[in-house]
Amino acid sequence: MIDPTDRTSIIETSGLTREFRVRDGLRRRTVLAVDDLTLRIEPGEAVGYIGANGAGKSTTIKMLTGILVPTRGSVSTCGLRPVEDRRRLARQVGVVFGQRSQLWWDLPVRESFRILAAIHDLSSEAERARTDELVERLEMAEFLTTPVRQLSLGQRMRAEVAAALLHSPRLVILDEPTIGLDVLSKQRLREFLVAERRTHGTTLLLTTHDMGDVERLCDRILVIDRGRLAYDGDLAGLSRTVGAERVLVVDLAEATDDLDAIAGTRHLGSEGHGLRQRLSFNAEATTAAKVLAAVSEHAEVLDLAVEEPDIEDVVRRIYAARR
Ligand SMILES: Nc1ncnc2c1ncn2[C@@H]1O[C@H](COP(=O)(O)OP(=O)(O)OP(=O)(O)O)[C@@H](O)[C@H]1O
Repeated sequence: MIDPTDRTSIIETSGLTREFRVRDGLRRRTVLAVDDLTLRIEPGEAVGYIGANGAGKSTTIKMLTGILVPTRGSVSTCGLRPVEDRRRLARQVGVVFGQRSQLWWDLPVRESFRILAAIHDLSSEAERARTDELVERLEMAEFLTTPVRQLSLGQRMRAEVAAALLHSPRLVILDEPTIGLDVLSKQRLREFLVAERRTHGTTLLLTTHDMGDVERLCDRILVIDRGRLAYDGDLAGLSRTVGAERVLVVDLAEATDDLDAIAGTRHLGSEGHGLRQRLSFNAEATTAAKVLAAVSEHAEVLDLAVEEPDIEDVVRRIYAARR
């Protein structure tokens, strides 16, 4: 349970480093998965932990939760040493890994909750009150008696989140919580997390590739690049860092070479032999209409869409600025 008077940092790392020895052909080499990471996360913060594939996010989370031993440096989670105090820490942390389940597949959802409540030593009153709260907030009543294996992805994710939060942890770590969910399920889950934080002062740390998660859930963003912290600040600062970039997506009438020389734009990528191309542009310097006009000089445009920057692009730009 959360003690509002406890002001210890929820997460504190200093010089946290994790190396892996990997085989590279006949030779062995060292991969620096997390490199000298120093940060603090305070109670009640909602932090997005973002970076490209292989940047070091999972390795960090594993060290924060005591699954992996650091090579060097120190880490404290909820005031505890994650490896040595792993059992005590489990009472204070809830973890949701989108790809892994902590539910029993053949049992009805409700039974999984009962088992988890027993594991966490919840009194029957606490169990009932908390289960009721989660069932209502996550709209789970209709599938409480359904075996987990029969749930849709959106239902299962809600059940996973409820399972991880049943013991009212101070810190909730979510790894890609909305991946693969439809728009409505994403929205529900985000609303729930916002409410959970507001009501219980829960600290959230989430990895995501979804800009919507960051915008709606996080008031602080950490960007990790090759194991090192590349950005620590709010979303507005992040947008300033990368500029007010938007993306024009055009569907062209015929296969076209990469449109990489359109003034004021950057070519982000092509699909289907250039039938669909993505160009980013600075909204303060030009307009979508001008970019479209320039594209039309090269090819007939059948359809178009304008996107706000996505995280991959934001991360790419931050990385580019550091190299
Ligand atoms: N058990 C391991 N053995 C060897 N190398 C590893 C191991 N775990 C991670 N790595 C390497 O460490 C680096 C960081 O990996 P990590 O999984 O932490 O990245 P990530 O940011 O979580 O990526 P993703 O978004 O793909 O999950 C990568 O180069 C990865 O190959």
